[in-house]
Amino acid sequence: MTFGTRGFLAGISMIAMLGAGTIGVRANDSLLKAQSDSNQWAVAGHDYANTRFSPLNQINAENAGKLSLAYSFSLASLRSNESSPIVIGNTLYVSTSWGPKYVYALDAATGARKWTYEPEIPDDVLQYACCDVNNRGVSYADGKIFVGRLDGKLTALDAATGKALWTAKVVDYKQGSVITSPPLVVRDKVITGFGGGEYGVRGALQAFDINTGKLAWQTFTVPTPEEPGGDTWKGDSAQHGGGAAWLVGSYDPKTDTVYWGTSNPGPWNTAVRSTGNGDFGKLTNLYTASTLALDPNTGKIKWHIQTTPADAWDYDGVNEAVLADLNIGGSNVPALMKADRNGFFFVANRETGRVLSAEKYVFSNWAQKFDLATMRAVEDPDKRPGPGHPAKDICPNLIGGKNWQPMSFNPQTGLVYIPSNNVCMDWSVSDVAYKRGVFYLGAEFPTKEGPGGFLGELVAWDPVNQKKVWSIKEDLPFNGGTLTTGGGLVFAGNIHGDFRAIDAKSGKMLWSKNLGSGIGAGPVTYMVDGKQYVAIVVGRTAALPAFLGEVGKKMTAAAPEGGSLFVFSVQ
Ligand SMILES: O=C(O)c1cc(C(=O)O)c2c(n1)C(=O)C(=O)c1cc(C(=O)O)[nH]c1-2
Repeated sequence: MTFGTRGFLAGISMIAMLGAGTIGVRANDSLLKAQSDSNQWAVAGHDYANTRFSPLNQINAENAGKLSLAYSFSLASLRSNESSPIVIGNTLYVSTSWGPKYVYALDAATGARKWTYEPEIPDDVLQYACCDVNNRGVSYADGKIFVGRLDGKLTALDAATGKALWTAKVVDYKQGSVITSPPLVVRDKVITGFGGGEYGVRGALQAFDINTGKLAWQTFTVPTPEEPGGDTWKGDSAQHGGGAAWLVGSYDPKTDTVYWGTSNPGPWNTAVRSTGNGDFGKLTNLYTASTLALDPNTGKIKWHIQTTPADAWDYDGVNEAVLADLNIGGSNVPALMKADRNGFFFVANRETGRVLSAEKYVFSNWAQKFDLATMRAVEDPDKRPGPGHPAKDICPNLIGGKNWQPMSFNPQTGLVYIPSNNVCMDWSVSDVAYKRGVFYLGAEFPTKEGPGGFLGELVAWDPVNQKKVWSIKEDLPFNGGTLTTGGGLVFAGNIHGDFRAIDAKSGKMLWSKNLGSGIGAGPVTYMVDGKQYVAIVVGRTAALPAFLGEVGKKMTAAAPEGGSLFVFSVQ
């Protein structure tokens, strides 16, 4: 059995290391150093590239059946617990869904508490969080921990003591903008987005000085009428146009580029912001439902890919961009991979913004295919709802082929592990007027079960050949994010609370344990004093089932709410 990972030099680690000086652009030295130590889990997505791949291999396909509990820790916070812990040295930092205890620092080997961060978060944040109160984790750099808060603030804490060092106001949460995802630290800047795609906010990304919390730049994801892209909106609809950057960003130190996705346009009724009849011409509502590449120094947008133009289905483009160098047709391609909510798996050249391939990774019928020449989906006009023409049996439904639950990429198997959904819907639009801080939708969207007798599927996807290699079907949607390791494993939970170790090559289930509440979060792994641990936060989605009718009722019946961290090892 091998314990070390020193020889590991797969493409992903190299992405983190490339920034260490050789190419000329420094990222954040402390964070790069933390990422290059494979015993740690330094970023919510493991690394700047969001791979969720750890080369650790002490726990592997031979001994996974012997996994047992090392410790558990109550987060003392119910509702949707979605946090990916990070581990720096021997300290594990984990956030909760909404407090009152918001962030804990624990001894990563024993679970003993080091400090707790308890800010005053007003109770009314619940009414401004479209999809429940939650937090997907914290970020680290320069001896500080950064947390984006439900009340629209960003706080820096002393990583050693938990003492608050500065707090910056990012956004007024009362417009319907909570912060639910960790920020991205690049050099001296802490970059964050905020939510509100369902409340008609105008989305933005903002960078704050790492030492003072002072605003360094702000980039709106939806232009004014005078700016480039401003003519892609009907009238002055862009001012409530959504495009919220509510999920996580990625970063490539080699080209010094940040990648971030944007949410659906507001409102859901396309007639307000486009032509509403399918022949939307130029009215595509830039830069919503898109992937943006930005300069971290200035926030300037370098390029964009709009995967769902004039979105009519709530197909946010926020899902995480996973960066890896792929061998495509004999060439080493700097790729960006995204399992889009709209059901297409996109592989793009992350330096040029050109889509190289896009195939359906779930059953999807709103578009026949994605045309690489026009960089646009070829839609089925019957599936585009608008005034006077409701649409039926559209797949995927609004939670998407994949939602926020993170996928992972294993450079050893070459596969991506996607927690996918198989749910469809009907859709009809209705009149809607903007009112600050309330839902700005204008649509009905009854849920239907997807074909095939299953509603969720863990899909192992070959991104080069764009095809499914193996899968595990689930009776319900909205299952947990994935972790993959150098031990040849995939770890993932489901909404029943079953936490599994799976053979990364074959899909064979090697170990399963029910943890008492549904799992949405992505697991993480780390090593302390020569022992590898796997950590998972449990606590099923609390409010999302309300969007999903009978399917939602089954989801709430599957497991009670919860809020705990479980940590496993092989004894
Ligand atoms: O447009 C937005 O601002 C926004 C924010 C969030 C969020 O911050 O959690 C979600 C969504 N949209 C969304 O569309 C969605 O399906 C969703 C699911 C969840 C969750 O925590 O389970 N959040 C969100």
